[in-house]
Amino acid sequence: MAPQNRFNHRKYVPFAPVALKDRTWPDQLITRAPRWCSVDLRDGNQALIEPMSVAQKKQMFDLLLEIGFKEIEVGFPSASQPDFDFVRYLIEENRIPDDVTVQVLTQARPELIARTYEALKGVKRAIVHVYNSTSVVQREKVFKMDKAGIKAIAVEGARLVKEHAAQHPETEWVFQYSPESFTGTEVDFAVEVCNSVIDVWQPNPDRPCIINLPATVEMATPNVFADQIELFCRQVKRRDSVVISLHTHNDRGCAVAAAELGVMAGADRVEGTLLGNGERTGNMDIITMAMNLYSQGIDPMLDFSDMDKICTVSKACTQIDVHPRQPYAGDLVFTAFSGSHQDAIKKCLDLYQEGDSWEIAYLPIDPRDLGRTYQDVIRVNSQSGKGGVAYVLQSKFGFNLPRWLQIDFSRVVQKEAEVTGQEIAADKIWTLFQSTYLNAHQDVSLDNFTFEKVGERERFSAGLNCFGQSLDIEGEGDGVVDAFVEAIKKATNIEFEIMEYGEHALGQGADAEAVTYIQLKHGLERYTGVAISRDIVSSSLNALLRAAGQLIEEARQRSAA
Ligand SMILES: CC(=O)SCCNC(=O)CCNC(=O)[C@H](O)C(C)(C)COP(=O)(O)OP(=O)(O)OC[C@H]1O[C@@H](n2cnc3c(N)ncnc32)[C@H](O)[C@@H]1OP(=O)(O)O
Ligand SMILES: CC(C)C(=O)C(=O)O
Repeated sequence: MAPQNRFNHRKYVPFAPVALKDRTWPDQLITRAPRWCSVDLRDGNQALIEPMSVAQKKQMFDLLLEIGFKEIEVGFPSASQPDFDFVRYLIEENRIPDDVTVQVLTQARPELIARTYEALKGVKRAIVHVYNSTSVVQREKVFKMDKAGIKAIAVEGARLVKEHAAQHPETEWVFQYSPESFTGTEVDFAVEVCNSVIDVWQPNPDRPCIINLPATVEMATPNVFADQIELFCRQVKRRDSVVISLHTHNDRGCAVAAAELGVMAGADRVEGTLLGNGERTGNMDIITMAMNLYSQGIDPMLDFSDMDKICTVSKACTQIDVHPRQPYAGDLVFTAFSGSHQDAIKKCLDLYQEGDSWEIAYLPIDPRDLGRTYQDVIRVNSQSGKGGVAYVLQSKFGFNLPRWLQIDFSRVVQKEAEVTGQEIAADKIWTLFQSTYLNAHQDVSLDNFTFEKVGERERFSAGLNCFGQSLDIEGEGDGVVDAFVEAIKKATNIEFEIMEYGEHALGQGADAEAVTYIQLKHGLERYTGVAISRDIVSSSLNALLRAAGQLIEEARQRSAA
């Protein structure tokens, strides 16, 4: 007998291709934002372990207004008292701005439609969204009806929606119909049902209706969805009086891609949620789709500039954490740990000037646009390189390390990262920098020093404290550092030369200090010194002393051995 394979792909049937050979959507470009509709308070809410309380719904609604949504599905008022109460609160407390339209969902069932209109009494403008499933599986297994039966539910629902609306002429009504499970429905049948609904509603260009095509379950690759949308748009009647809306879910992880391709295929409007909260793997994440447009230089017509607040409110309302890798919103999405990424980011940011177009390797958008900073763009662990360490010292502590010192110090940090196996936080990098350079080798110091000009040359003299001994030293050279080097060489009898030298101001203004980086060469060995001082001469001399101190110490140890 053949072995049983528990992981049995044969039980799944491939999605049948859509018959559309002359598709045009692949050549289309998205050049402006679609109409957005947030369904956080409905589809997002119905997917939560604990649905939002009225207080949480208020908080979420206020956030959606701040972001700039003009269409918001606020609930399913016939489904539960909190949803009903929330709709009443919005209307009675006059919480709906004039330029915002609330939307509510109902099944195509008479008692639910009636209750929906009860909830909406007194609203200035509202979208009534009615749906029923049209897919093959729902027809055959859930509703156990033929196509005519399913179409009849839709038509009767549409009729009732229109009839109730007529009883409240004080409200500006917009009607929306969804052939739920559109992705599992034959396109021609979806068109047939929607055209029947359109026949009932009789929209015109001044009073269009909305036909919302949901990928209730994402069943195929996004290009197949785009084919379905293009085909539907070609066949639906009164296209100029119908707003084609999309509502994609993320079962295959492509909800955003499907919505983007669907817009290329002709859709005008997109429904989704913040951070993709929603049934199963979620709804289409509006933040991602909008920010994708933004990154292409298109105004998304939504404002995500306070991303931290959006994440905080969203978490408070949904009790769901934001994944650190969530596009645009996660804590780590602008952070590079790996060395070559850090190197490239640092080089690009060093060249970037305010007003330039954004072309920074590994950073698709400027984190500051979302209210984030550059502070955490680079974080350091054992995967990191010199560029990352240098970036942290530069951005957090103002040290602009020369390349040779970046290489030298990154070895120190790498060793620490490998030993601990952990991230090396900025403060730890600073401590390591201090102990390795700034506070190291202080057994050699100067008491007083003087320089005097001797013709074109400088003469240096000072008292040198060297491992407990006091020496008077002096030397002459072409400049002050040169004269000091000569003085040390004479006093210690050790030969060395300066291989690297760098200096810069730390901070700005009268209080600015100077930092000097020096590397000495003795034989094949290199010795590094870094020092900070109020004046550049002192910082140069001290940096040299730190480096020379190591050399002197090694010489002492050799002669003691
Ligand atoms: C893909 C989506 O997200 S669609 C939205 C789904 N959201 C929700 O369901 C959240 C809120 N819903 C609810 O709280 C409940 O479903 C309620 C209160 C609205 C209704 O509850 P119930 O009356 O118990 O009915 P239930 O939702 O289980 O629906 C099943 C019945 O309605 C019928 N039905 C389901 N959807 C629809 C529809 N859109 N239009 C018409 N009839 C429908 C089913 O065929 C079934 O009929 P049967 O009882 O004769 O077998
Ligand atoms: C009601 C419809 C639009 C829906 O939520 C879905 O199909 O996912």
